[in-house]
Amino acid sequence: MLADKDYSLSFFASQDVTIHRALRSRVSAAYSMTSMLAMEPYIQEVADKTWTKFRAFADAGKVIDLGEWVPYFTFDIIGQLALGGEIGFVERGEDVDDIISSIHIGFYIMANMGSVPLQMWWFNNYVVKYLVERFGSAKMNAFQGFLRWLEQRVTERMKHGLGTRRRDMLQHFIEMKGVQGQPTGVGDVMIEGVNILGAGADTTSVAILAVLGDLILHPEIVPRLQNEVDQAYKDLGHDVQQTDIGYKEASTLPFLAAVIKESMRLHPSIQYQLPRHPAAGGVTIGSYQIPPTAEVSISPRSMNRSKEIFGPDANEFRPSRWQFSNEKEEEAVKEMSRLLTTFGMGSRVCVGQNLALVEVYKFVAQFVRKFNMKLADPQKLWTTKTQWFSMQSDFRVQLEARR
Ligand code: HEM
Repeated sequence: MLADKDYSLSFFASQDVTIHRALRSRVSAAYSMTSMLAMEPYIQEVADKTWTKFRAFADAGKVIDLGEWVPYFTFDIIGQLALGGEIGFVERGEDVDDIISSIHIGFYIMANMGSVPLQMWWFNNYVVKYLVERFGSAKMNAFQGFLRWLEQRVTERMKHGLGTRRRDMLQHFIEMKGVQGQPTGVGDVMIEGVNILGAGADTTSVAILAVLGDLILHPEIVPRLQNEVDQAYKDLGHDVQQTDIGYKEASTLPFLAAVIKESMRLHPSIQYQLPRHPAAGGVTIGSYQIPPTAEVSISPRSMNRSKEIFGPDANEFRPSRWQFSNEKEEEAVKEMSRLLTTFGMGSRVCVGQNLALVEVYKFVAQFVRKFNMKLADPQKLWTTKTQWFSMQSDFRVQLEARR
């Protein structure tokens, strides 16, 4: 039986299989596709603001860094759904209160501390905390300010309820129950929101940027993609200035789906190892006996580029590998999809993949409908830095509005 203290953990951090299952199951409805589609208008609000900004940049001929702007979009969406409202990155066109940079500093520290013995002792040590607070940079401490802001927001919502706002993930977290059926506290609700901010914003922006990067590297596919999307707008009677294509419509476009899947295969957002322990009794792989105490892991990047699974051209960008014209090809595509590791696998598979896909499909379809882009420096696409997530930065482009 789980104790109360188990629930103050998040499922993201829990290693015990039973605790993880219990903690994950109480939030899984919030991540379902039904829940995402009900919240789609919140996502569209952020998209609309982004397109207004992009249109102004295009009209002014201004070079922008997509490595900054796409994260503003995905971080604001997490704010909209899980933190009670957007944080204002898109509106202000900046990393508000250094929230994004402070998360990246956290990733850097965690990526490097991951193999240090007694790592949590270092994190929770009062002397270390004092030294960071006293002598650390403003960015290192920015997250503490964000947590105080979030606590205030969550407390307000718990006191005053949803009001006229449509149900969101934050509300779900507030209504979830503790182990004895008791209401959950502010801390439990905050942990769920912070998890999503850490796990769901950068990952999704990496995926969107991966697709945009491939469109730049393979300009020959852009007209085909734009034709498909334009036709979908026409069929649906959408006027580009009035209403935009939704996830349900965008996800039925075969070429768009193939491009997105292929870009996310070649550049999975998480590229470091996904660690596991073998089941009780261990496992035998080939001539190796692996005991249950051993840590085994696989990197989505290496798995996604396996020639055994994806064929001899596994390292090439070829969206057509996801398309099929007969039953045999369809089976082969199903098998590749089953082994695609972009979102992980098994009981720890990404819980947020529905939200991620809604965001990626909407962003890419609406972006190619509205804009053309070219690199500011034709010789340079971006710089990537991998610390568990493989993030692109310095992706400087000039936009041109499609009339
Ligand atoms: C394209 C975007 C995304 C990618 C590529 C991605 C990828 C992953 C991967 C590889 C894992 C580890 C799975 C494993 O160990 O097998 C994971 C776990 C997780 N992801 Fe995502 N993710 C994305 C977006 C999101 C979003 C939008 C959210 C939140 C709304 C989210 C929340 C989580 C959480 C909470 C976990 C931990 C699940 C658990 O331990 O049970 N992710 N994700």
